Amino acid sequence: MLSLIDAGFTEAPTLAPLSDHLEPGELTAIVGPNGAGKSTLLSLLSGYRAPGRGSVCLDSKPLSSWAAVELARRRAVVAQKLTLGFDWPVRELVALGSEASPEEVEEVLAMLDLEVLAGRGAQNLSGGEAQRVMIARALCQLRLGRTAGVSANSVLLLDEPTSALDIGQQQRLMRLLRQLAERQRLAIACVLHDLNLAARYAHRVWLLERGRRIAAGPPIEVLDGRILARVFKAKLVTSRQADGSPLVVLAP
Ligand SMILES: Nc1ncnc2c1ncn2[C@@H]1O[C@H](COP(=O)(O)OP(=O)(O)OP(=O)(O)O)[C@@H](O)[C@H]1O
Repeated sequence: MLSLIDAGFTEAPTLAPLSDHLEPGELTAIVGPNGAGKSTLLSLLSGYRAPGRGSVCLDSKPLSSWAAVELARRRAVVAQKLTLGFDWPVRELVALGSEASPEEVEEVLAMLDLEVLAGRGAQNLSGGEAQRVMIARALCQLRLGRTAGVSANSVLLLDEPTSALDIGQQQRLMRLLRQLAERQRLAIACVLHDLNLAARYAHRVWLLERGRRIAAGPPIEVLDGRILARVFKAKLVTSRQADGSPLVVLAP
């Protein structure tokens, strides 16, 4: 389990101290306006920045105490952009540095609709294709191919993974993430700008405002129209979908 214990940053970009954890089996959406601190919080959860106060622990052990190889087996991070120094073929790039078998790599490629791109160089992919390649890399890193089954209680952290995806790919990805969380006991945290994706697919939502988490809970509690209108300074209309999840649209 990944836990924040009174953890935050005292130097810019600051983050007010927070105690909570990412629950195995759950997808947590991190939402909030531009500059609210979502990526900053992800850098805290991932261990990319050491907390200025408190601690971040995976299975009760501070992230900084984990050996790099062990941590890589348990925690993967998907950044916003794919940066490449070399034009790797997609299949090789996805498998790079992972312990996944060739069969698991093929499964992961299929999970992200990447089979037809597997032999292509990754440097000239479209934005949405490159985004799916980055996610596939993280799934291989954690060995989340359907036949692997070695990923229990791993942690997957994603920064705006749907930002370049078309609506169909968004749906497939969010369904996949929720399924992975539930079936493989994965703890997933995912920065999202689309509140309706958070409403439909997340088990929990963390709402950030000006470097502070101001609400956390099930989507139906956190995605309250009046709170969202104030935090995002937007005119919104909120209603309920057939399954009871909130629906947030812009008012005319
Ligand atoms: N290295 C830094 N030094 C100082 N301030 C920073 C630094 N990096 C980010 N910030 C500031 O910290 C705040 C939070 O940034 P962060 O990237 O976490 O926001 P965000 O919620 O992810 O925003 P967005 O939705 O625009 O991606 C912003 O005001 C940003 O300008």
